[in-house]
Amino acid sequence: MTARRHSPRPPRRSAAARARPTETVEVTVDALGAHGDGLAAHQGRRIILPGALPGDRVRARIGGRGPADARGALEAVVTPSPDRVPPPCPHFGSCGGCTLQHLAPDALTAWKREAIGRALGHRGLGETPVGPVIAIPPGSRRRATLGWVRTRAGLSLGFHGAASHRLEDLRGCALLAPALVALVGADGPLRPLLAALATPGTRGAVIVTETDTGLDLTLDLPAPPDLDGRERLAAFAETVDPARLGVRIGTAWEPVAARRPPQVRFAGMPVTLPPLAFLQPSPEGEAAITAAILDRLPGTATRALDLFAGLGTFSLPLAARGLSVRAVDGAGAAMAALAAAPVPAGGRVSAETRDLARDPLTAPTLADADVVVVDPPRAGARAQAEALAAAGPATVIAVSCNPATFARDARLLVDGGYRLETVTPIDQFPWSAHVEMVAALRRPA
Ligand SMILES: C[S@@+](CC[C@H](N)C(=O)[O-])C[C@H]1O[C@@H](n2cnc3c(N)ncnc32)[C@H](O)[C@@H]1O
Repeated sequence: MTARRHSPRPPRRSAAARARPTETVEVTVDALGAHGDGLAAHQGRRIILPGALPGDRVRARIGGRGPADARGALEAVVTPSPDRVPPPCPHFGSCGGCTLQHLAPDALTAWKREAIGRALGHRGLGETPVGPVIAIPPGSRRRATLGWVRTRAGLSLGFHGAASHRLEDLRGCALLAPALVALVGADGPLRPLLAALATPGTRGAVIVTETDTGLDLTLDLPAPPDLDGRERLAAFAETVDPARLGVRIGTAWEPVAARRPPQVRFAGMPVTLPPLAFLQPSPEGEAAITAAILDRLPGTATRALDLFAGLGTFSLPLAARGLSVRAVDGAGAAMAALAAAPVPAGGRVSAETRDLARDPLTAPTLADADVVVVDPPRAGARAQAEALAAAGPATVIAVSCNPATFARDARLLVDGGYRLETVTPIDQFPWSAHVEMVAALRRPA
């Protein structure tokens, strides 16, 4: 019997050992990626460099496993981009709230405009005109979700660090409206409250909206407050006087203090916010989007569908133009709030709760309208766009906060016979990679 000879097998190497060793390289950044990270080419690979800007010559540590894109860590800016500016906020770099404060404002808005053009180009709609960016100033953000962590050393309250679970303890914030900074900043009354309510080792969130009648505040707590905690919450409500204060434990929300209905006005009509309702992040952004929609309204329109309507942000201004509006949204509480709101004289609004992803509106409902406004979440409105492509009315006005899904859904409508008109970008997310856009799609007569 001959012994089988085995060629010696190389020892198994761990995934980490199989990865390329990290190395320090010097590269020139040539673009910003969709999330606002610098992009550079190195030995046939795309290197993703958070914090780097187009035009920067940088030294970076890179690793990775092969020809695919590699994420690198910026070590030094050797020669800065002409568009590099000093970031205005001391938290820049460690706070995930703003990732592009070091890019000159004009360069940032130009990049957002180009990003919309690129997304359209990917869908064969690159000829579409993209108008100038309407820039909403910082310091106007009326709605925010912040995290808190209680350790033995004390309480941290702020936004999560860029691409990490670490919490940046905010002492101030250039993005938030003054009333929110006063609440959550270094000397804000929320810190002592949370420090007293939370035991070391716990964490949670704060969801705050500045409404027209005061702050609407929800505290995400790990456990129901005890008697002492409830007394502290009541004392906080007395002193700070929010319109409403609630706590959420898991998914259960309960009111602690309801001092006034938290309300916002659309076309002058007050709507009472349900807890944790969606609201456009700034009043200025909301006004710019509403104006862009009304500018695109056909003069002859009398019947509108407002899909993904939220609290009626656009339904009520459309009604104020004398239209009869059918508002549809998946959030039942938002639809109930809109149904309970007064309607401008001369208009009509009905509100319907419906999941437009599973059960989009179809013919003949779509064809009965003169205009459809559609403002979906970031994932877009694929199913509804398919239905509109098949049976939509003469005008669809699309609002979106995601160029990629906007372009995908616009393509569906264009394939259904619509023509995509000029896109208006609205930058209501200063210092971030996000941008909002509005455009009309019309069926040629
Ligand atoms: C970007 S917000 C726009 C809300 C409103 N147009 C505004 O400007 O305030 C998107 C809205 O889509 C709703 N929504 C999300 N998924 C949905 C679905 N599958 N069906 C219907 N509505 C949905 C949300 O409740 C939210 O109100």
